[in-house]
Amino acid sequence: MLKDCKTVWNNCLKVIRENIAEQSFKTWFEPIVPIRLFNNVLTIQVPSQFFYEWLEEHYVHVLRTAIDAELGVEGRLEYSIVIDKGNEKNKPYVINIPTSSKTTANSMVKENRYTNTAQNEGYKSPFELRDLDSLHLASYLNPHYTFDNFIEGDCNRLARSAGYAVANKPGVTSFNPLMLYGGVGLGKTHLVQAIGNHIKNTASNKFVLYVSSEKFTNQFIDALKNNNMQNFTNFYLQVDVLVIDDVQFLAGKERTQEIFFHIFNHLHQAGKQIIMTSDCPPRELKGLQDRLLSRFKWGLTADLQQPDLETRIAIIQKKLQTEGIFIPPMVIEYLAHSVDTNIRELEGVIVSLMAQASLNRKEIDMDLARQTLQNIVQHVDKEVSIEAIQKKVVDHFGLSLEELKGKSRRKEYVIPRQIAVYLAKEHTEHSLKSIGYHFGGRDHSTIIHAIQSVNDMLKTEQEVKSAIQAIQKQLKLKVTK
Ligand SMILES: Nc1ncnc2c1ncn2[C@@H]1O[C@H](COP(=O)(O)OP(=O)(O)OP(=O)(O)O)[C@@H](O)[C@H]1O
Repeated sequence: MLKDCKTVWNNCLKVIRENIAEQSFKTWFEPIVPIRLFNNVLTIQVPSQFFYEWLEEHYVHVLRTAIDAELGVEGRLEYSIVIDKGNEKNKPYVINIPTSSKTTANSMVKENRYTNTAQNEGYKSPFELRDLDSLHLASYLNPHYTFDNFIEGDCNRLARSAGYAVANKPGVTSFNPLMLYGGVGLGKTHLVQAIGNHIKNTASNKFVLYVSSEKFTNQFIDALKNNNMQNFTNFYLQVDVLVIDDVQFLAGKERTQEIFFHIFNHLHQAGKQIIMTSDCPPRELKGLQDRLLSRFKWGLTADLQQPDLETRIAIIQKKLQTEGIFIPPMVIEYLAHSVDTNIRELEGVIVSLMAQASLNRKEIDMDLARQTLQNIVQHVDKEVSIEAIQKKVVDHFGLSLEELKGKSRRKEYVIPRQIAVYLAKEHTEHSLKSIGYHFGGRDHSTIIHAIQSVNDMLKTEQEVKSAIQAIQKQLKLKVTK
């Protein structure tokens, strides 16, 4: 049966969705419209040049994988870029994945798939390229993850420096295995891939293999099903540097743990480097055999923690510099203050912001940043924002925002200012530092003083108490008794 472009693209979207974050999917793939399928070439329409470039920079692998799965390796992707939104005129921008100079998806994936084996030339391998490919054993490193673009801070210093030592002397330091752990989106994959890339670039004779535990498990199950166990094990025993991501995923999978134990022992004894990541420290890994856990502790275990404000600012700056995009410092600080959960979320916000700016042809300023944050960061939605508090306070007292945030020490400004600070502390999750930032850059001792003053006034000044209660009611907040 002949496939139509919509069906093919919908199937591609399924593959893509599984491989990227939900927010990125919404931002970058939902706006795409499939418009043609002819001679195994799928044409998709994208809203702007920037959009196309972003897809090319960031999603070329996943696009290629999806096209491979749907149209086979001969399949091609072509972009049609909308150049005049008003007239809906399209300029067919022909980007043929395998041949475009920039869009090297096909060749890149192939190169990457085979790099490991190619590096082993001269090394007696029992496998041919096609064996690896048909077994789907070879994984690849993402070359974008490097030490250069990994920002160092107190939150990751030990992990980074141990990683760097291992990258320079794989298998030689006592950091074997190197186990990095930490919460979601804090840079574990980035760091271990940076180690892998560094080794690949500096010691090209080493066979570096990056694999997620999930993929390892699936490969193992496939090998069992297809009677390929010998090939599976032999393949892993050839590795010089094994990077295995998210080992918590092995929990409860007894047989996978057994084969991994065997591979681990063999590699370790042969002086090969093992690098692992997990979402918690080894002692808290449930469902893993004790003998594996004790081996995980042989080398060095280091954690990655939530980055502090300065590190978050540096990460945003680096990201923008890489993309060649300018955002006013105030907006950078605002974003770093507002998104303090993890770095992936922070990156998601920046990407959405850039997309919004590009799609709507707007400058990235505070207003756009606020709007974008309101739409995508849940906790901003759940609680009242400092801006909303400030707005209600100035309305209540008949002041301007500048007067509220300004330096004047006149009583008619100071008391409303202190009340607004108090409400921000009571009803938002912002830190004292962050509140200070929203009130004209005041330091945290000034904020503590303001809160203390309001607490004192609440006991004696009925007028202040009534004002606070009225503002709380208007904002539908819990009222202070
Ligand atoms: N210190 C850092 N400097 C620059 N970018 C960072 C840093 N830490 C994390 N990132 C970026 O944040 C994003 C999320 O990081 P990564 O995927 O490595 O997290 P993770 O800890 O492996 O998360 P998960 O547990 O969900 O797999 C990546 O795009 C990564 O490049």
